[in-house]
Amino acid sequence: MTENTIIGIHHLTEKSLGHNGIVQPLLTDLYQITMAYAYWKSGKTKDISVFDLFFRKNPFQGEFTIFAGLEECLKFLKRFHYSESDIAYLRQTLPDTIDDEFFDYLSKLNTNDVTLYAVEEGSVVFPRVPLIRIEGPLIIVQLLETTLLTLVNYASLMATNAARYRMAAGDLKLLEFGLRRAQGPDGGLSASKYSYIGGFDGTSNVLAGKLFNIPVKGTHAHAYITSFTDLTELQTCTLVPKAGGEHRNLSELATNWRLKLISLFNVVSTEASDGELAALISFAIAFPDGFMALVDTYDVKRYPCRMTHAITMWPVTLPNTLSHNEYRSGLLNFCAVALALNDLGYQAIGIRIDSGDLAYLSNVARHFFNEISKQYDIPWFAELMIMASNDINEETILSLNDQGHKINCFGIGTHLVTCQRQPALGCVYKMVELNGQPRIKLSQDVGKVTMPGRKDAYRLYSESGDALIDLLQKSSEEAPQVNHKVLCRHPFEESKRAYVTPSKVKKLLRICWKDGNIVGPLPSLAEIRNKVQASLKTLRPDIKRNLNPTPFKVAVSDNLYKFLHDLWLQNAPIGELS
Ligand SMILES: Nc1ncnc2c1ncn2[C@@H]1O[C@H](COP(=O)(O)OP(=O)(O)OP(=O)(O)O)[C@@H](O)[C@H]1O
Ligand SMILES: O=P(O)(O)OC[C@H]1O[C@H](OP(=O)(O)OP(=O)(O)O)[C@H](O)[C@@H]1O
Ligand SMILES: O=C(O)c1cccnc1
Ligand SMILES: [Mg+2]
Repeated sequence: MTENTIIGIHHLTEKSLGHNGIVQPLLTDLYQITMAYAYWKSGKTKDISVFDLFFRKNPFQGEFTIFAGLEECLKFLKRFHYSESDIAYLRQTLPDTIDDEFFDYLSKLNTNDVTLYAVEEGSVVFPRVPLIRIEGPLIIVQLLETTLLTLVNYASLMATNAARYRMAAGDLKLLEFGLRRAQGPDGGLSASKYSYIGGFDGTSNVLAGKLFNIPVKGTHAHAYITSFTDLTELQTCTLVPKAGGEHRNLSELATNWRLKLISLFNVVSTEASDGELAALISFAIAFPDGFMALVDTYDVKRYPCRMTHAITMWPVTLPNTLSHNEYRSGLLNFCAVALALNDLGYQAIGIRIDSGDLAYLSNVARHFFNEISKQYDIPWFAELMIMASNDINEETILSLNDQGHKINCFGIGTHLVTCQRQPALGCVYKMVELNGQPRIKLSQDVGKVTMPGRKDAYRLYSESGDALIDLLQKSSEEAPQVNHKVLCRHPFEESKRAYVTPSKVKKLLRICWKDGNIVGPLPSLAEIRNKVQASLKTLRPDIKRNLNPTPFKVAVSDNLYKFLHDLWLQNAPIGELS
């Protein structure tokens, strides 16, 4: 038995439950409960259903999606129970005509008779492949719809968005800074969790750090810089050297370094802000081993040319002095404090740039770090981190890559957490079988016709390990075999079919919930995060590219094709011309 299978509902803690106390049976649409009553009233309590949860179109004009949210779904099943106050609320809210016994029935409902199969969390998934197949009494399985969808849709959208940023940023560090801009507190927490799964390295969200064990990271805000106006405001000026010994005056050291740098880089001394220097000194005294500085507070004119020109003009000739209006205050003050810290044996971390032309400014900053590194023989100075923030999105990162930049880390908020490019994933939850009989939902739009029956999904791989195709079959069919040719058909276009001889076959839907328990140990967040990258590696680059990616093929077996089309004909009414 796994840890999860032995925890009783009353012993589930905030952490083991997942982050979300509000995820409970009433977090649903009213129509699920009214349908439950009508099902109950019409004697459908013994009906057994199969539902598929899937989406029809990949988000962000891409051709892949990352499946996430499964752990929260399973934890929801674990604690699914209508409390006394839930029942009291429903009693007062539903019409008076509702039979009283229905409320007794509801109060005893649990998910013990439900079985859930799902794709592994963190896997790459494609349209029409069931991410979750759920079986059990119709009423209860229906009652789960909305909550499961809300748990999967945003989680998967967010993980996919983050994975796309990760692909754009390559090996650079990515930090999620979105809590202040997220869709409310729960949106913020989910964004931190699922952006980590998607490949971010950390978050500024402290509660997310505590709940999910995600690394928490951060710098400081402009307010910290503007809270100082002068060096005389510094109440503490001294710092003990890293190796120990007497306190040294960091303020004096930094001021002296600034004078040296002013002459080295030919800057007009009056342009450097003393308030900013004081702020940086005080921050360095507070965090001598973690000194990171926001450098754009007092440098207001920062473009060497309009940004649009910078894109085509880069690389431009770098200045030898700081007289080009770049960082005459921030970069200078940062370097002065970093050099003073170095005198005491500490190594600064780097800078954050939060405005202006990020490509250009990062190149300028790196240039000066290199110069100082050479001039004073401090190798690590050339490696200082340059973090960029300010309304960054996937396109900005790709454009910065084209231009050439020296950024090591992006801090990303608004566009990441709000999924600005596509604010929702369209997962749906459709009945595919009732009491052993297939169900189909027809639509004018062929893409919206559901795949009837209890199905399994397989991913077929080439010899090199690339994913070739996903194949849906009726569950009653034998699984495709390695090195055996299998006919894969387009679900709706008769002439589109191909033989595939897989070198590896993976059954995508695995049992996750049975007899009231989570089956098997749940993977850790770090394992899910690794899974995302491993799963993405199996996709050909053209499927992952940003512009006009190639669609990944999702096929049906010959058997399922015939089953689907026969059922379609049986269910489609024949019109009459008059
Ligand atoms: N080199 C670049 N290439 C493409 N986009 C960039 C580049 N540098 C910055 N950006 C993006 O351009 C936008 C700049 O925003 P904006 O014009 O508001 O400038 P700003 O520096 O924030 O100005 P202000 O400080 O006056 O608000 C941001 O979204 C930023 O991420
Ligand atoms: O730009 P985002 O991707 O959302 O990243 C987070 C932003 O939040 C912070 O400042 P805030 O935006 O609150 O103020 P500012 O724009 O004045 O810096 C930070 O300086 C970033 O700019
Ligand atoms: O730590 C930071 O630099 C940070 C945190 C939140 C938002 N913007 C920046
Ligand atoms: Mg901002």
